[in-house]
This record gives sequence, structure tokens and C-alpha cells, in this order.
Amino acid sequence: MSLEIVNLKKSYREPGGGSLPVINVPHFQLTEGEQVALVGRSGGGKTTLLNIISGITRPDSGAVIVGGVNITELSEPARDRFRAERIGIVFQTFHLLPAFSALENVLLGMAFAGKQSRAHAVELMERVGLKDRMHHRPMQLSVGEQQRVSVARALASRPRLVLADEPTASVDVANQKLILQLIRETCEEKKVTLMLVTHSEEVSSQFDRIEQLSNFNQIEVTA
Ligand SMILES: Nc1ncnc2c1ncn2[C@@H]1O[C@H](COP(=O)(O)OP(=O)(O)OP(=O)(O)O)[C@@H](O)[C@H]1O
Repeated sequence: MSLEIVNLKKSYREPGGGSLPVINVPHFQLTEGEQVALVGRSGGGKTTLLNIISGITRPDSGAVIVGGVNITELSEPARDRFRAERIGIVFQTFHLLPAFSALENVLLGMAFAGKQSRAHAVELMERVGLKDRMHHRPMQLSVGEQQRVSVARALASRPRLVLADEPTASVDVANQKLILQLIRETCEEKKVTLMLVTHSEEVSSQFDRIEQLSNFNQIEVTA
């Protein structure tokens, strides 16, 4: 799916009552199947931007058009459905359900999208190197293993847009390569659009398109 952002603004309310502007993007575009690495300083608004694109966070104003649908005009349940069916998200903090096994976490993501396939879920667990760990619960897994489960879950429902927030931050070099290859090849094969946030130059340098958030997000840095 293509992505277009127009005049997007988001501020957070500060504990003291003030307002903290985080996002001010006049225009940003990704064509269908494009892969971009999003880089930028800590606290610059990368996670906020991904959350707005996926419809989790509502912007103050502006439009986010995903595959021709302006998601900012959808109701919350409609946004939830749209996200479940078409967007794969690797969260920075994973968001795995603690009461379910790794495999069940992947299957649940597929169920929300109405595309449950145990064989496909098991295949993905194998591809992220967790064949022997798929019946473990998140708490019984290392942080890097949890990150790999969250990558498998994001790809499982065959999304049309993948948003990945530092998907290789907690893994070793070998798994970094494996995860990046899995995400990029899966997206390439199916012409899936990919936006991947990273602080690693080794990761970003592999992308044809690298975007520095501050180049298109017009927020004045005062600190
Ligand atoms: N729910 C919230 N309420 C208030 N302020 C918030 C909230 N979420 C984020 N912020 C603030 O908004 C700014 C942008 O945060 P965000 O998490 O989007 O940055 P980031 O670029 O993803 O950072 P990092 O690279 O460290 O993950 C930060 O200053 C943060 O403190």
C-alpha cells in the first residue's frame, strides 16, 4: 500500500500544562513496495509518527492516507480493523501477550486479521530461529527472542504495510542479519511497503532510501 501524509500535526500535553509539539509534517510519501529506513535523534518523534500512521495515536490535524484510505477519518473500531487486516507492526517494546505462548501470540495476530494458518505461523517461528522456543511464554524468553516473536507476529497476517520500530535493537549480529533479511525479503517478494526505524548505521545503510526525520518533520529543537 502507498502512504501519503499531509499537514500532519501532533503535540503532547506536558505535566506542567504546556504543549510539546512533536510532529509537524507538511508532506511525506511512500509508494507501494517502497522500503525506507527512518533515522533521527532520540525523542525526535519516530515512534509517535509510526503510531499515527498505524492509527493507534490520533493526530491533532492532517491526513494519513494508507492505500487510498484516509485513516484519520475512520472511527476507532474501523482503524483497529484496518490495522489488524493490513498493517504489520513491530513495536519497540514488543507488546506480546504474557499469558500466551510465542506461537499463540503469532496465531492471535493472524486471527484478528481473519487469516489464521498454523502452518504459516510455525514456518515463521522457524525462520526467526525459534522452532524450539515456540511453546514458551514471553517471560520465559530472552529479550532478543521476544523481539523475534514480535517480528514473526508482524509478518504473519501478510500485511500490505510494515512498520518496524528498531526491530533489531535487542539481538546479536547474526540475528540482526536474519531479522533484517526476513523483513526485507518478505516485503520485497509481496511488494509490501516498509518503514523501519533504526539507530544503527549498519542497518540503515542497507536501504536505498534513508530518511532523517528532521528533514521532513518541521519541529524546532530547543534543548
Ligand atoms: N504519551 C506521551 N505523552 C507525552 N509526551 C510523550 C508521549 N509519548 C511521547 N512523548 C514525547 O514525545 C517526544 C517524541 O517521542 P517518541 O517516542 O516519538 O520519540 P522517538 O524518536 O521514537 O525516540 P527514541 O529514538 O528514543 O525511541 C519525546 O519528547 C517524548 O518524551
